[in-house]
Amino acid sequence: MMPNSPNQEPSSVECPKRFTCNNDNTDRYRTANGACNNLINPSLGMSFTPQGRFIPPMYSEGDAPRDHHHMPSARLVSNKLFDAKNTTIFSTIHTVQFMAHGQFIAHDVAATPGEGADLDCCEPANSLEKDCYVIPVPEDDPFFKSITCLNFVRSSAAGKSCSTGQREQMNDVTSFIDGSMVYGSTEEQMSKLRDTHGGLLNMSSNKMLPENPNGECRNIQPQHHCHLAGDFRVDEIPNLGMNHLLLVRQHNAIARKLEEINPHWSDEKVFQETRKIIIALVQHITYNEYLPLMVGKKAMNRHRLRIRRRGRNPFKDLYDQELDPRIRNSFATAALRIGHTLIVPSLAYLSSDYRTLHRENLDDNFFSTHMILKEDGSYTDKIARWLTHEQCMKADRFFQSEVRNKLFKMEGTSHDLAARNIQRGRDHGLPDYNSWRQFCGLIPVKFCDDIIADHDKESSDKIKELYRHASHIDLYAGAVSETPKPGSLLGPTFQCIFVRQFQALKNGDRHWYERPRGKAGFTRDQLNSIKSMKLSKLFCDNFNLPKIQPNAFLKSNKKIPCRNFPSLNLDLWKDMSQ
Ligand code: HEM
Ligand SMILES: [Ca+2]
Repeated sequence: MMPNSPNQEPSSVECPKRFTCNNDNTDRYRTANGACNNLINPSLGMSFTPQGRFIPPMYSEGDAPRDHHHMPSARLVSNKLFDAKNTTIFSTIHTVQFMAHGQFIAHDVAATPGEGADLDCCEPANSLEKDCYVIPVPEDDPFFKSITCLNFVRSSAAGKSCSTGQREQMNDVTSFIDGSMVYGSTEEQMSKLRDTHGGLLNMSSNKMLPENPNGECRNIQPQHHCHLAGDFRVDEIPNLGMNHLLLVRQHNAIARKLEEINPHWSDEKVFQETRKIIIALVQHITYNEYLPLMVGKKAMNRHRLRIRRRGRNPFKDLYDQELDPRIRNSFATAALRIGHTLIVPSLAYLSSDYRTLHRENLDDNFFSTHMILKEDGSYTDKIARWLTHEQCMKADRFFQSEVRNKLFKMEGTSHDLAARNIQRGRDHGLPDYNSWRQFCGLIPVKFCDDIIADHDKESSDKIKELYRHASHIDLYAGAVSETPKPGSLLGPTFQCIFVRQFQALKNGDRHWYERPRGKAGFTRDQLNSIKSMKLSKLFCDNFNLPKIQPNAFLKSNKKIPCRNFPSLNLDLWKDMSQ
């Protein structure tokens, strides 16, 4: 079953009716489903509503995928442009955790549903199904020798009650960076994850994620199980499950301390205060440590995305209730998927002196929890060392074969993640690459130029070979192959989409963690303490890593003892009101 198109929803999905918000309930804490964050339009950013768009979609006819005659098959694009050809070039700078955090955040902000998880569109009997949109395999394909078709089912269309006329895709999770992958995107999901005491989240024995009897994983050994988390994709790959585990452990550690210093607080109060701190940490780590590496410090400054420093006035209020906080289609379906080029071909357990104890192929770990659950979870420390010590792949246009040829190989025919990204863009009617360049104020690329703008000679030649017209180029293909801007991993087109999306997620979030106290925020000292936290410190506190580099995303940093990192000062949450 494709994990990112899992739902049993009908293929056209209806939206919730308009409703009014009860401010008393939404001022201090976020709702589970993101409703009432924006008080003018309370459903903006809420789960199970349509994704937004920066520019209108470009479908073929009606709502058929953007597909011109003679458009190259998405698999052909993948073969020509994304094939690493048995080379494995690692980043010299970034750790595996840098890749892993991107996926974790992706699952906080986007989950595009598709019907027909079990529909096999390559089966001739199904070829006329309206949501089928298979990927043709070229005859001389270097990997898929005996098949001519890769299965692909279109994302569900938003129903009439929520669409603007054009076909739109839904987002099943809250758009906000609000830890919804940890806490769920509905009240119902959230309550299933909670213990009813002390503000805790459920865990299984040995501080592991709770069991999910209906989860999407394959159990390799009888003693292993699927995990229950706020997001159904938790078991897709162990690096993701590890990030879930990190935050659930952190939640419970904070909740225990808050309960200890505030014994009069109810379960609900401890839970919500802890959740608020965890969300602040996720926002802080993402904007303070992750984004500067992805987007580049210069662009962060230019677009006012930088976090204000700790000090006398750590607050920053750029909230704009007119700003649409929703996830944009082009961001979820193209720009953030740049992270797929960082995916590593293998996973490892590392000893406390960082020797490799055991290594496994990535493709043997799709939907499997066996590496995480080995010996009742006691090997998670060894995976945490792998995440923070080894490098991810270099940020270039190349995909490792483990995801470009062998994605979800246990499903029979495997899939190609790069081809899926291209096909998904067409399915969603994402306008062509040049339309995006225009939107971003960049000159459109021209095929009469020797080398097309913002590309090197090789990628320029490949693009020209693949597409008949410059106006046909897929956004993903054109933008991933751009030369990155200095200090950034992104070329100008994805950088433009990233900064706009991350501005919306920051300045369009009424509960943004840097907003002044009022009813909603933190005190100055609390905020300063949150801002002193690093992701490395969370790894120190929740896994056995005596040393770690100051920035968990950077390989190049020297490791320092965990005791050198400041701790979150939870005494600042002592409540004198009773
Ligand atoms: C670690 C291994 C990973 C695997 C196996 C994986 C797999 C997938 C798959 C199968 C899809 C759906 C493809 C489609 O049918 O459209 C997807 C979507 C996506 N992926 Fe990944 N991915 C991984 C890592 C990442 C990383 C590192 C990032 C970002 C830094 C990322 C960002 C996204 C985004 C934004 C989507 C779209 C989500 C949605 O709208 O539902 N993924 N991924
Ligand atoms: Ca969210």
